[in-house]
Amino acid sequence: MGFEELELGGMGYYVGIMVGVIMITKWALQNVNVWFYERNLDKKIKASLPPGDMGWPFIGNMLTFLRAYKSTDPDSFIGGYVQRFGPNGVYKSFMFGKPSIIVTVPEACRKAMCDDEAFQPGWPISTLELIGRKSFVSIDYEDHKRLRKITASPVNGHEALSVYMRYIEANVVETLDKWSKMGRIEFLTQLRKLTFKIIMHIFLSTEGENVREALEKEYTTLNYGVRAQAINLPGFVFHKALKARKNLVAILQAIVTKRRNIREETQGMAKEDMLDNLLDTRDDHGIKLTDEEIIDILVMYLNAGHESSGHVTMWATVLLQSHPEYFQIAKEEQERIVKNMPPGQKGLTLKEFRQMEYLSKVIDETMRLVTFSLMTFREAKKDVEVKGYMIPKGWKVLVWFRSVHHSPEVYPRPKEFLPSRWDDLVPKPGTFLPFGAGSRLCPGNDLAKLEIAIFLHHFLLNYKLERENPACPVMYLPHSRPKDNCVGRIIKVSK
Ligand code: HEM
Repeated sequence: MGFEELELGGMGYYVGIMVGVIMITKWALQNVNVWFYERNLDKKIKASLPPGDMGWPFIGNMLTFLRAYKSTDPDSFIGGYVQRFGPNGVYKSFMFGKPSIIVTVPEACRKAMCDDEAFQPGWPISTLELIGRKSFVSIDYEDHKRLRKITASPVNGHEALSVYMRYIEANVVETLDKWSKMGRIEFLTQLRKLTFKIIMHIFLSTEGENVREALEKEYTTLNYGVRAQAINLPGFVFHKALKARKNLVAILQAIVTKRRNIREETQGMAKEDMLDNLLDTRDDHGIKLTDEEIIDILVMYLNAGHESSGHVTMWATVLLQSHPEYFQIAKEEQERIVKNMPPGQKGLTLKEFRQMEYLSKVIDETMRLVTFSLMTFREAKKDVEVKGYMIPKGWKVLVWFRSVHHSPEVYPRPKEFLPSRWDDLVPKPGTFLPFGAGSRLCPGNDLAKLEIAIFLHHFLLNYKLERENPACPVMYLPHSRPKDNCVGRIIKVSK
């Protein structure tokens, strides 16, 4: 054996040791979360935890999640769990700084959304700080029930919708005409302005354009932070979002103070909008809501009420425009509806809205395919069994709507836009959750569908969208949107 061989043999020995050390360190690090969060669990619960992995200390599985959702294949994140741990749809993980169970199948999602005895909202601290600790994301069960009762029917009730319809339609008609004269626009940005105007009308009807624009600008920044890592350091998205919240609260506080004073000076004045409702509300003991409570409810409703509708309207328009055969069917339906309207009737009513059967399928299919809220957060209030596995008390549950909506077992050819799949489809419980389910079901679901339908009605009859970059890549966080916010032109078509 020569000198070099001896040296090489020695090096190989050290490399072997180093590889061994790295492997053991990696294994140990990957088990830190498991050891830390499972060590105090009851033996039986520990043995019945679902399969999965809890990633690295502190960050858990966040890097894998972010890598997938910032790539062109977001579904590779859940795909990874399915590949490694099977298709059971219940997986152990560590997300947003907490031990979490991801549920991806209808039965488990439904249980987490509908069983209020076992589950409560479990949003990350970043969301609580941005949307507000007195908003629906963190108040207790009884307060939530009371405030929902006060706010839901003025938003979604039949009577309210028939009143809002006129405002929505007038604004849609005016706005589409304006856009067609503007040339190149960011379609999504403009739609968000339109849906924000509508939700402002319902909540803060008396505020002018300047206030609206100031609020809308802050919301754009706030939203980027809602599903970001809660790192409050200059330059980070969450830090900017916190600043936006501070500005929003300051603007809303000024509005609430002014309105409270006006209502106190003019007792008995009729209620104009939701803010008046909130100011007059008293609980069972006659106590009014505090400014902080009112402001957090406003922050939440104004946000939830425009982002989602704006995005879904954009996707429905884009998907129709890129499927001329469905565009034509939808357009013909709207032409028939207009033709059958009683002579002299100006504008749509709920009767015409209910006749939009094909359009309703287009909207449902858009919401399924796009899944605006890719998932939501719950927390186990007690040790609870789901699909044969145990979820320990205090652990988060991530209800992965996107996986349910993209499951080939539930929706054959799930990645395709097929409005006709809804022809004979009555979704089984837990299989169609665009608006969630249970006591937290979206209180703006009917309003949202109405807004989207009115927009599409006028768009289909009179306009087309020409995108500048039809193949523009899609961003999936915080919500699916084309990277360029759908730059293009709205073009009036001659009849
Ligand atoms: C297409 C449009 C919309 C979509 C896809 C959507 C989706 C959702 C989903 C999935 C939830 C349930 C979240 C959970 O359970 O954790 C929710 C809740 C909520 N949505 Fe919507 N939404 C839309 C429009 C609206 C509108 C127009 C409003 C306001 C008028 C609104 C206000 C709310 C509020 C306040 C909640 C919280 C409800 C609670 O915790 O009780 N949403 N939405």
